Parts: sequence; C-alpha cells; structure tokens
Amino acid sequence: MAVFTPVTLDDLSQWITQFNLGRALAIKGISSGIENTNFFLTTETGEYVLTIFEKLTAEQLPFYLHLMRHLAERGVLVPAPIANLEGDILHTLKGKPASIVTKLEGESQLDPKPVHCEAVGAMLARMHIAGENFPMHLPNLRGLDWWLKTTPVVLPYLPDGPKELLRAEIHAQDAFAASPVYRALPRGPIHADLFRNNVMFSGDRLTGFFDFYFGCCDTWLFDIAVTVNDWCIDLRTGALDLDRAKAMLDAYHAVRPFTEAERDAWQPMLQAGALRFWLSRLYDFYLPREAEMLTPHDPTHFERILRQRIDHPAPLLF
Ligand SMILES: Nc1ncnc2c1ncn2[C@@H]1O[C@H](COP(=O)(O)OP(=O)(O)OP(=O)(O)O)[C@@H](O)[C@H]1O
Ligand SMILES: N[C@@H](CCO)C(=O)O
Repeated sequence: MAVFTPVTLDDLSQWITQFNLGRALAIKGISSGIENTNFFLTTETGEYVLTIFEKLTAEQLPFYLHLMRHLAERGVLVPAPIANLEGDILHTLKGKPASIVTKLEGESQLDPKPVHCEAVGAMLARMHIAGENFPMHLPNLRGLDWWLKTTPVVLPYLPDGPKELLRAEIHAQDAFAASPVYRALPRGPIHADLFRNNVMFSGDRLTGFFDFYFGCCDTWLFDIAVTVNDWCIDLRTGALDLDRAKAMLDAYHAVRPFTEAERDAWQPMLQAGALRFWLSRLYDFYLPREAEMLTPHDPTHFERILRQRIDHPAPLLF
C-alpha cells in the first residue's frame, strides 16, 4: 500500500469547512497509486477523491486541475475539481498541496475488448479537441529532455542486452524529435498516462478518464501511442492486438482525423511511448523513494513492448 501521508477524519473536521460539502463522514486510503496519496472521502453531500500530491509542486498543479475543469466543462468525462468557498481548486493539507475531485462511477476495465478500446479512442479524440483552446502551458516533464537526463542514471544498473537497446533507442528518439515530420505533428494538452487503470467503465460504458498528473502539452500522437501500448496489447508478450488497436484508432480517427505527419510518425512514436515508461519504471525500480509500502512496476514489461514495436512494425494509422 502506498499511503505516503496518512489523513484521519479528525484531520479533516476543520479543513472540510472551507468547502460546501458538509461534514466529512468517512475517509479510506487507496492502495493502488504510486505517485500520490489518494483517499475516498464521503461527506454529507456525496463521494469524492481526496489527493495529496507528494512530488508535484504548486507550480505544476494548477495546470492539471484547471485542465480537468476545462475538459469537464466541455463534456469530456473527467473528474471535476471541487472549489472551496473562495473559488480555489488547489488546496493545502498536512502542509502539502491537495485536491478534492468528484468520484467517477464504475471500475477499471483491466481486460479490455474492442468495444472498450473504441470508447477510449473516441473520448481521447474528444479530449484533444476540447483541450485545443486551453490557455495554460506545461511542457512534458517526462519527455525527451527527461529521457536524456535519466538514461545515464539507469544505464549502469542494466545488463548488456537492455543497455544496448536503451542506448540505441534514445539515440533514435533524439533524431526523430529533430525531424520535420515530428515538428509537423499537431499538439495540445494530453493525458500522457492513459493506461487501463486510469479509465473507469460502468459495464461497457466509459465513465471517465482520471489521474491527469502527467498531463502536459505535447503531440496528440504521443498520447495515442501511450494509450495503444497499454490497451491494445497482449500484456504477457507486449505484442499488439490488431482488433483492439483498429477499434481504438478507427474510433479516434472518426472524431479527429489523423494527419499525414501522424501517419508517418506512428512507428517511431509507438517506440517513444514504450521508451518513456521503460525509463520511468527503471528509475523507480533502481532509485525508489521511501513509502510506507511500495511495489514498483516491472520495468521489463516495457522493455518487451519496445522490442515488440521494433521487431514487428505496426500497421499504418489509416
Ligand atoms: N476521480 C476518481 N474517481 C474514482 N476513483 C478514483 C478517482 N481518482 C482516483 N481513483 C481511484 O484511486 C486509485 C489511485 O488513483 P491514481 O491512479 O490517480 O493514483 P496515482 O498515485 O496517480 O497512481 P498511478 O500513477 O500509479 O496510476 C485509482 O486506481 C482509482 O481506483
Ligand atoms: N502508468 C505508469 C505509472 C504512473 O502512472 C506505469 O505503468 O508505469
């Protein structure tokens, strides 16, 4: 369980009066996250999610919370941040930044079928379009600059095979990012971490995207690649599942047609999406932070995905 900062009902009795939510009735730590401390919070007015941000600073957080509010106001299914009586959506609890957002109904679909991938693809395209006029900017803090900085930190821990793969891929991605095709890609606010465990379904009905705390401004295609690399693969081998990938990409394309540059960039972008999570998992695995209990994600999963994308080029986007 990863509760970095414990919170009790006693801690909340005064704090909650700054909101129009009534009294806090119950609070329950959520064990699954590895980035923030999350609680299900029940108050007299309903159920919410209380998050204490462990690593994110008050400089980055307004972007995430305002983006969620911007999207929620435009009909994209995401948790809506709750403002206090002064209108603020970023709060402080136990000396750390905190938020309260609406709780999404349902649960994660961890064994997705094409119908789920179709719903995710269509909502992702709607999200990209709805974000186009969002006025705030945040670069991808887990983008190329971070990859270049992190690679030499994790390389010494790796055996020869993975070491060679990482060196070659970081080199290839550095060149790709400097190419005209890359520069022609459409961009805007993206989720950047839209895995199975960051989407809720009630049955086959998508009820929302959440966990926007890697959100940033980057290419839409990177967001799509990250999403395909999780939703549309065989988790054991990392191989693409063509039925699920087609369902997701066709649904996306029907809402926001892909561009020529996106078609040309698809293959290297799938590799970029795999590299990003391989690197962050390597970093968390070899250089873990302290927590009450913490199970780091397996880095070799994304090493396999990266090898699969290199060895078996994906079908064209359209
Ligand atoms: N708005 C929400 N509605 C319903 N459940 C939520 C909501 N936000 C978070 N949760 C629940 O809390 C869990 C952890 O949240 P979240 O994924 O945001 O944490 P995290 O620390 O960022 O984790 P990670 O980055 O590892 O996915 C989710 O799996 C989900 O069950
Ligand atoms: N989705 C990330 C965890 C951070 O949200 C991973 O699977 O490595």
